[in-house]
This record gives sequence, structure tokens and C-alpha cells, in this order.
Amino acid sequence: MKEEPKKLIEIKNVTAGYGNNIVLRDVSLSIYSNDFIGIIGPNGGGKTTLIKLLVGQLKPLSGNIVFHTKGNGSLIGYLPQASQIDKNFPISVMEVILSGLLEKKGIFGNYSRNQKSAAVELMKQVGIDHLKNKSIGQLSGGQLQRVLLCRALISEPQVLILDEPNTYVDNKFEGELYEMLRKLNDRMAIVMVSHDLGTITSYVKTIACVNGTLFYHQSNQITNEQLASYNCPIQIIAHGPVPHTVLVDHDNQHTHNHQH
Ligand SMILES: Nc1ncnc2c1ncn2[C@@H]1O[C@H](COP(=O)(O)OP(=O)(O)OP(=O)(O)O)[C@@H](O)[C@H]1O
Repeated sequence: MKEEPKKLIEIKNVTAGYGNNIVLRDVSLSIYSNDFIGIIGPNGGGKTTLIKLLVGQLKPLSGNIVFHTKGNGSLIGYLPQASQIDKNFPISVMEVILSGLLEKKGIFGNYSRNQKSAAVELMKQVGIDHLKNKSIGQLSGGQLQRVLLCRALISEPQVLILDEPNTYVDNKFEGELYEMLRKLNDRMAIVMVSHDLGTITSYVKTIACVNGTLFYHQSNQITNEQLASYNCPIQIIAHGPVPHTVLVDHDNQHTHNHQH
């Protein structure tokens, strides 16, 4: 019998921002063990801010977030936007990946043989095992993105959070990445920010529109009318086999293209 989905994270009436700049108001969202949630919204709408709340990098100004941890496994694996990584930091691919296990080092601060072979196994899965000893400054954007994915997965998290994982990666790896996420979703919840509505509708199970607050959409199929009713200024444009999106800037409503 299939296990009942478990509630892993509960965001309750959270308002958050930076200093006097309130970015998100009264956001509520529960993340269950079988979820695959796509987060969309205009630039500056607060998607990354929501992710920062989820990974504990930002505290709510009001409301609260409950993390339901169970067992020894880590709750969250996080793949940040590649642009947030300082590539000049002198650290090897292997070390970056193992740093996803930070709290699980042995008593002498060493990683175990099993942890190292798990890292190599992940590198093989995404085709970067030959880069193991390279320093991250020597990698292309797409290679770095793969390293960050391995780092997010090394702790076997219950929730995998990805902030625009398709930045820098080529079409081939993008497809492989989403197939990999689909398989991973059998054993972990996934929350993914993406500007690509085509991807969202093909892979995720539900959609959250973030634009100053959060509107939760119980399905992966969404129409322009529904987006408008969620106050999420994104238009789906039929353009070949995959719908493309035009995002409207949150503050000044300029339009610009996000096509892949
Ligand atoms: N560290 C910070 N300090 C002050 N303001 C910030 C900070 N980070 C983000 N903001 C502001 O918060 C608002 C929301 O930013 P956020 O990065 O969450 O948006 P986003 O939806 O992820 O945008 P994008 O699609 O461009 O990545 C923006 O107006 C941004 O300028």
C-alpha cells in the first residue's frame, strides 16, 4: 500500500521582506512528501524570497514556518541560483558536493568512504565524475549547475528545492534533469522555481504563483484567465509545441521575453 503523504513544511500567514521593503504578505503553503510544486511569477515578485524562507536564510517578519523533521535524514536539499555562487572560492568539485553533508561529518571532520562514493555516484549520474578534482572556478555554468545539483542531493533530503535549475544548462541536460527530478519525486518532495511555463506544465504537479503574495493552483494545467485571476501577470503564448511565456515586471509592468 502506498504511504499517505506527510506534511513536511508548513508556512503559516508569513509576511517577509528586507528592512522596510515588504516583499511577501500573508503567504500560506504546506509542502507534502509527494509534492512537485512549480513556482512562477514576475521578476521581483518574491520567488527567491520565498525560497530563502524555506531554507532558513530569511526569517519571517510575522507568521511562522513549521518544519516537520523525521528520522536522521536531512529535511532540505537546496540548489541555489548559480549566480549566487562565488566561483573564485578555491574549492574542488568533490568538496562542494560533500559540503551538502556539512552536519554529518565524522568526529574528526572527515567524510566517510561511503559518503565519498555516494558523491562519485551522483557525479556519474549527471556526467561530471571526470571533473571531481577540478576547482569550481574552472567549470562552465552548466557544469557548475550539475555540481550544485549533486550537492543538493547528497544528503538524501526529504524536500529538494531548486531555484531556476535550467539556467546555463543545454537542452539535452535540461530534459535529463527534469526526468531525473520526476524519478526523485517518488522519494522526495520537489519545489522548483522556473520561468519556463512549458516546463512547469510538463513536469510539476501543482503551481504556486508568487507576486507579492502566493496563489496556489491545485493542478499543472493553467490558463491565461486563471493566471490573471491569480494576479500573476504571465501570459502563455502558443509558440510551437511548447508554450512560451512573457513575464511582466512586478513594479513597472514592462514586458520582456523569457524564452528558452
Ligand atoms: N537582500 C535583499 N535586500 C533588499 N531587497 C531585496 C533583497 N533580495 C531581494 N530584494 C528585493 O525583494 C524583491 C523580490 O525579490 P526576489 O529575488 O524574491 O524576486 P524573484 O521573484 O525571485 O525575482 P526574479 O524572477 O527576478 O528572480 C525585489 O524587489 C528585490 O529587489
